[in-house]
Amino acid sequence: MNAIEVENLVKKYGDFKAVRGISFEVKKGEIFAFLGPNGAGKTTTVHVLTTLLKPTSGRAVVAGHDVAREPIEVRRKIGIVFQDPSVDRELTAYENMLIHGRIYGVENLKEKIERLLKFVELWEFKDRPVKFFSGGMQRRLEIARSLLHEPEILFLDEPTIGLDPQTRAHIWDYIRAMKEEHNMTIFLTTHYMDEAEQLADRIAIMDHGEIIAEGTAEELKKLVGSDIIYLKLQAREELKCLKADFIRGCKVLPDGRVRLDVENAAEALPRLFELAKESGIKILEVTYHRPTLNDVFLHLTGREIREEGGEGNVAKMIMKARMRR
Ligand SMILES: Nc1ncnc2c1ncn2[C@@H]1O[C@H](COP(=O)(O)OP(=O)(O)OP(=O)(O)O)[C@@H](O)[C@H]1O
Repeated sequence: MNAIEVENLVKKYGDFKAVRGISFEVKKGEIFAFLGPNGAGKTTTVHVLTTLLKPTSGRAVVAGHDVAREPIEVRRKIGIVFQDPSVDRELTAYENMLIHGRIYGVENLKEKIERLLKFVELWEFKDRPVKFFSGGMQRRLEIARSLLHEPEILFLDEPTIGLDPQTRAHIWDYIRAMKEEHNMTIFLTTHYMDEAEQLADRIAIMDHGEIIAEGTAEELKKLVGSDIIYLKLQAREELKCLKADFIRGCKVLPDGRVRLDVENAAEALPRLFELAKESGIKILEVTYHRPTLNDVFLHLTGREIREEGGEGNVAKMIMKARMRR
């Protein structure tokens, strides 16, 4: 059963097509990530799916309702954590939760607030004004708030942008727990490859308003081709290519190492050690490289996600935070 179905979705700003006819499906209970550099069209897509923007053409059905024709029904069934903080900084964490819960008409509100603030480990800070919270605490509060009305689908736009590695890992734990404990469908956008890889069951790579590849991290990496194993052998005379059915390619490098192309390095390594033993070859050092999602993006576009993401995005976040003060 699908939680989200998108067909030929187009979103234009004036004459500019930010989303150029994308189609995809997200299954119920799945974590689905949109991975792509700044400006790829990820936020625009999230805004259309969460009914904040109207599609120019195409169709999007979210939690069983058409976003253009039944926006109110869609809104009832989804939760959103925006890229830009949207909590009230002058109010306490508890007050922010209370107001949101009342707007949505949440039943057993106080009980739910306590459970959720405990879930994101903010219960002890519930009476502190949000302006004294760190970026990570604010993001955790936003997550707790987005869960108050028990949404079927949660949209997270760059959930860990600008946060330190420890806080990011913490937020990843909450996201995994939401999926595992509540079978929640989670749609997240990110320009961090590790985030997509660590969290998502399936990933759509987006660039210039189009989905250029889609699949599990493993499936996407297979688009690049082989894993690579580098061997340093003991004797110079052993510097020749090894032959076996699991070795797709072999090259002796100028620095004296042997480079092997294999389908799966983890499976090939034990067989390689056996082969070396049988042939009386002594291996001094082994390193291997598995394609990363960055290699996939590079393979598909000739560019790196990092070039336009990473630091730039953090800088953008800091600028926005300063402007709000
Ligand atoms: N309101 C707007 N008016 C005109 N152009 C816009 C508007 N919002 C976004 N764009 C443009 O649409 C394109 C897609 O932007 P979008 O924010 O969806 O990308 P993104 O992948 O989410 O990147 P980011 O992470 O930086 O938000 C960009 O070229 C952006 O400049």
